[in-house]
Amino acid sequence: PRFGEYGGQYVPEALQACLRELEDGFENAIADPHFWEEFRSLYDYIGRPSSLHKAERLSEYAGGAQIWLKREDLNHTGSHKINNALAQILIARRLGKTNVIAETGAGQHGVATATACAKFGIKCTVFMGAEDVRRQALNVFRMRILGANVIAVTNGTKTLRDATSEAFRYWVSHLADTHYIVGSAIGPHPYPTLVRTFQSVIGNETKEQFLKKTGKLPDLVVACVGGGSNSTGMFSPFEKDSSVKLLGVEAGGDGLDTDRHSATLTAGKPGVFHGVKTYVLQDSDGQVHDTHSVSAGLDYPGVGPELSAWKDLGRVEFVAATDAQALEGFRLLSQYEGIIPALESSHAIYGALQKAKAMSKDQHVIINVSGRGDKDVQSVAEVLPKL
Ligand SMILES: Cc1ncc(COP(=O)(O)O)c(/C=N/[C@H](C(=O)O)[C@@H](O)C(C)C)c1O
Repeated sequence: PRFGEYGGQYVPEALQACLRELEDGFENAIADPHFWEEFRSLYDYIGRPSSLHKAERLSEYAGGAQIWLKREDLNHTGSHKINNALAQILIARRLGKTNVIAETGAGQHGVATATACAKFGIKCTVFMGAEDVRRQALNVFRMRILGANVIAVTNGTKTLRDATSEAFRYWVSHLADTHYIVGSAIGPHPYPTLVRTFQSVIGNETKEQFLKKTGKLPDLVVACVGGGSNSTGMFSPFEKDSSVKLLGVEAGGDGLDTDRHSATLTAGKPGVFHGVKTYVLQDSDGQVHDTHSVSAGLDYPGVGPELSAWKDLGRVEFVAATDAQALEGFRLLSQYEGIIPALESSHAIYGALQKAKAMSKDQHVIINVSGRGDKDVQSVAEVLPKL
């Protein structure tokens, strides 16, 4: 359960038995061909495999490497979150759980969980910071229409970290009948491994599709980093391919020279947060920072332990894109490729473009478009004149 010095289970005794039950359930499931058959039987529902295609005009604009897009935004519910939510619902059913809870920030994970629960007829409660309820209202409507009970969390900064703390608090007193579908590669073991395993469908498909289209491996693969699920899912299948460079793009918010950002790997340091040892944005006496990002999905002071290990190993490069740079990425993909990306994914677009410009025309960059931007058009419209 350790990624180098990172990972582990820093949780109260009460939670350890439940995590052990989940670990057994997870290990049994991934060793069971019937589990994978059942997961694959959902591909038509999700819309897998998601497409991988060239971004012709964006590549011309960059004037360097060929840019390719992995379209996780085309999945049912509009992001990669559905992959993990459906896989965890199958695990919850194998464990006999009748109640599911989840945390959400951008609301994509909440919608994915509510969708999975509606599909399988399981009671669903989603914890969401009151500030995020306000700024991702479209997704709150969707969760409620899908039959989920959305609880607005009003303590702290009223964002994802408070929703996650509230979800853990609820879970500890409902362990017998409840499964907590954690939305990212964060939290105590086995969650980082479990979520990365199920999101690896992204990287496995990408590798197969790219090899089929070009007969070779890409030079660079790029993903945005919030908790780390779309990035570990895209990167993990390439981890051993040393010729493939990996770039994680975090939320630089108002700039790394301010305290209003969420660039945990770029500006944080090792600590313990939400039950796991990983990089954390914290001050000198370990107080976890409040964070900011234009994208709710990246607005989180922690990050997955596997990414922390890859950072220390130097296997993945991490950079930060500011709010303004992410909005530029949002505009460029919309106006050069006719694809409106989620603000989270827009960070990866910007980061990839900076690299592509400096690469040669016979090189290839793949960007994971983790989600679509419908949920963000309202907040972007406010700043559109400046775009
Ligand atoms: C479209 C989209 N792209 C990327 C992310 C970042 O999450 P990771 O892929 O887990 O780093 C997100 C994160 N969304 C979560 C949510 O919708 O609740 C997030 O806010 C939390 C689960 C961490 C997202 O919605």
